[in-house]
Amino acid sequence: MKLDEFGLIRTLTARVPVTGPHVVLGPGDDAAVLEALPDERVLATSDTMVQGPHFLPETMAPFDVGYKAVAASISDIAAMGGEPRHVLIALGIPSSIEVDFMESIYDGVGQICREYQCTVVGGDVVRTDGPLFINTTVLGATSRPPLKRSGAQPGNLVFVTGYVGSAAAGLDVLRSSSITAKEDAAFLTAAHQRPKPQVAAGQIFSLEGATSCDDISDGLASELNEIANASNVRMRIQTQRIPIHTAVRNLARVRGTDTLDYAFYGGEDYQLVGTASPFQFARILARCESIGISVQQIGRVEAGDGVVAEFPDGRLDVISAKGYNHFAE
Ligand SMILES: Nc1ncnc2c1ncn2[C@@H]1O[C@H](COP(=O)(O)OP(=O)(O)O)[C@@H](O)[C@H]1O
Ligand SMILES: Cc1ncc(C[n+]2csc(CCOP(=O)(O)OP(=O)(O)O)c2C)c(N)n1
Ligand SMILES: [Mg+2]
Repeated sequence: MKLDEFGLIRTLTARVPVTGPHVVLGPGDDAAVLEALPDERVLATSDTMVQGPHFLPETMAPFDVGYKAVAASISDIAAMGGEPRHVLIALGIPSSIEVDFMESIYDGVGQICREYQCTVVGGDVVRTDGPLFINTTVLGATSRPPLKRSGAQPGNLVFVTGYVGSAAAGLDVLRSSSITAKEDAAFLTAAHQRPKPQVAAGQIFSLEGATSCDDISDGLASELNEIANASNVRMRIQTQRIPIHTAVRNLARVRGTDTLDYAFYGGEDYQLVGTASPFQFARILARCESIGISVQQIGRVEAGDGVVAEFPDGRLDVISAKGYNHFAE
């Protein structure tokens, strides 16, 4: 690394939006100064991506690392039904890394910030003797009641946005030499490298009174169990309703793996899973469809606990919270 800490900060912040709505003072002082609006509540979330567990040179270009790190935190704001606004980024950089590598990471940060109208208002840079890491804090706001994991009620419907399982299938494609059609590989690797947080969907869910919501970072099984536990209910999922892209089905066939494993246990889809009464769900569906967001009912909420999958042949199976877990054996 040829630049010193301050030179690097100048170079990086020049590549991303640093001024925008609600920013009184951006990077450069001891703290950013942000406007707080009287009828709003602030949402705050933080995530870290480390080279090794989260990305490898063969799975993610530096641009993707920056893009996905911010996407993961924007997704948490989406899951609360809020509007993401401000981003703080802490970097741990090994001394072997070159400046242009960090610039590419920041080009990815800049791209997603522009796509979601977010501003980078601060951060931190340290040298590390361990692997590269990037920590992202995203601040958002909402004037509506936030969507929690704890409001699901028996009689509610369970639904997800988009497709699930694509990002994990993309990781398989990137890490192995499976034979995949070019279009399938392109779709799956994009799902892994450039997830699109469902901010508009989350806002519609909260506007239309969804009773719970979570974003899918650790896999559908893990997130459904989180909602079931927090709400003291059982989720009954009809497996044939789960939206799984043909590219995932094709890959599972070639690899002899189970398509449903990608959806339940894969993670990193950054789609939303939520619950609502049938009446509210009809309104959510209509609003989402009118702006081109796909939402699919995958099951219903019952009295009880845990998550149960119902297969097309009528077989039932308990779906445990097994998903991506950093400290699992
Ligand atoms: N080191 C920590 N200190 C305080 N709270 C934490 C810490 N790590 C995680 N949490 C909180 O625990 C909850 C669950 O974390 P996590 O599983 O990472 O959520 P998510 O999948 O939404 O990122 C979150 O509310 C998060 O803010
Ligand atoms: C090289 C590599 N191995 C494994 C994975 C899979 N993976 C890493 S983290 C993760 C889950 C999400 O990350 P986490 O830090 O648990 O995010 P959070 O739930 O806190 O949002 C998954 C599925 C990956 N993306 N890259
Ligand atoms: Mg987290």
